[in-house]
Amino acid sequence: MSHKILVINPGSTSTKVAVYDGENELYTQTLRHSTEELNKFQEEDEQLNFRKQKVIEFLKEKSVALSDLDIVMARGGLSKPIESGVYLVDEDLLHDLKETPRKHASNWAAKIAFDIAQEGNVQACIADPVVVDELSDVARISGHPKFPKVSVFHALNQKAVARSYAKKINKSYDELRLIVVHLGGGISVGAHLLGKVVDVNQALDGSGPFSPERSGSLPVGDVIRAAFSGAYTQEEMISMLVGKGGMTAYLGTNDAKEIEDKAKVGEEEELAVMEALIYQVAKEICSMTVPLENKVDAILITGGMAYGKWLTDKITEKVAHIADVEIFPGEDEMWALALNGNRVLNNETTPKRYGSTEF
Ligand SMILES: Nc1ncnc2c1ncn2[C@@H]1O[C@H](COP(=O)(O)OP(=O)(O)OP(=O)(O)O)[C@@H](O)[C@H]1O
Ligand SMILES: CCCC(=O)O
Repeated sequence: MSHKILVINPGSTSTKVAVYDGENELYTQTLRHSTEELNKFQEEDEQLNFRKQKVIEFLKEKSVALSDLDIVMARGGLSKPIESGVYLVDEDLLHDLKETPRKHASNWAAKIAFDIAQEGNVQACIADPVVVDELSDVARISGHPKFPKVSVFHALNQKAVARSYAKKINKSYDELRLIVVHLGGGISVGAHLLGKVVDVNQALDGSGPFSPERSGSLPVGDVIRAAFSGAYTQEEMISMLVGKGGMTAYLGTNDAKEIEDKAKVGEEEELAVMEALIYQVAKEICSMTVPLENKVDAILITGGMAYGKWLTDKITEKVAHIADVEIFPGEDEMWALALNGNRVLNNETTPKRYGSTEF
């Protein structure tokens, strides 16, 4: 039976939107928003409405009526920690996404989906948001009870890639021990133990390798001293962690492809930063053998930077002694969301209620 699924995935500079018929993509587009366009908005709601309008225009262009839709699927944002799965977008979820102190474009996705779904008189859901939390108890203990480790990572893409790999080797995701590495604007390295991500770096503003635009783990004492020095506002300090950290801080660009191209031909600054990134990613991968008790079936590398063969070869050289390394370039978040929407429509899963999730 045919199911029309609208998928919405807002990022910092774009809104990805697609219409699927079941698992088959009918239309897809990355609606790019220039910095000037986005800087016009003073209030969060203004930007949200602007992006919603863009999605509605996309549907009109493709002659998809809201009444044609069977479900709207959105990328989840930085709500409270929840277990993996599909969640109905409801007032509780929308409330938390509006109030969250951690800013991220994915926080708008559920509201855009909810408004469009209401007009089409269908359900809106999110799946495997960035706050999926399956950490083991031991991984939560950070070193200070005031600052426990939290799970913020590319859960949707990591799980989709892990499941694709499992399918490819005719196994179930729940029987594998995998290290999944997402190399995107942010970098996350997760230990997937029998279907659960029991440890992962906090990929937004917490820990792990630096990335094209994030600083990853920093010497925290020095960061505190800088924060209280009077030289920086809170916003400036946060932007050093997310947005203007990592490669952007060292080289003034978040374009890892451009940096890799220069590193490959031996340009010194780019090579030094790339080598440090490779070193940090490889160290993080090695550290994830501990939660997997040294039994690793495979290491899977994904995300936009995984298109860079020079980079993935260098990482592979450093970790190939642990397990086979497989590369899944790019991300399949749109397809993963459509797949989850299709499972709901086929009654293979029932969306959970966010408010009833205990943590
Ligand atoms: N062919 C390529 N070779 C090397 N790097 C690439 C290539 N294509 C894209 N990248 C790099 O991948 C990075 C972006 O990755 P991706 O698209 O996964 O990030 P994002 O979706 O913006 O953020 P995130 O993945 O954290 O949600 C950029 O730094 C970009 O330069
Ligand atoms: C923090 C994980 C999500 C992202 O980088 O976009």
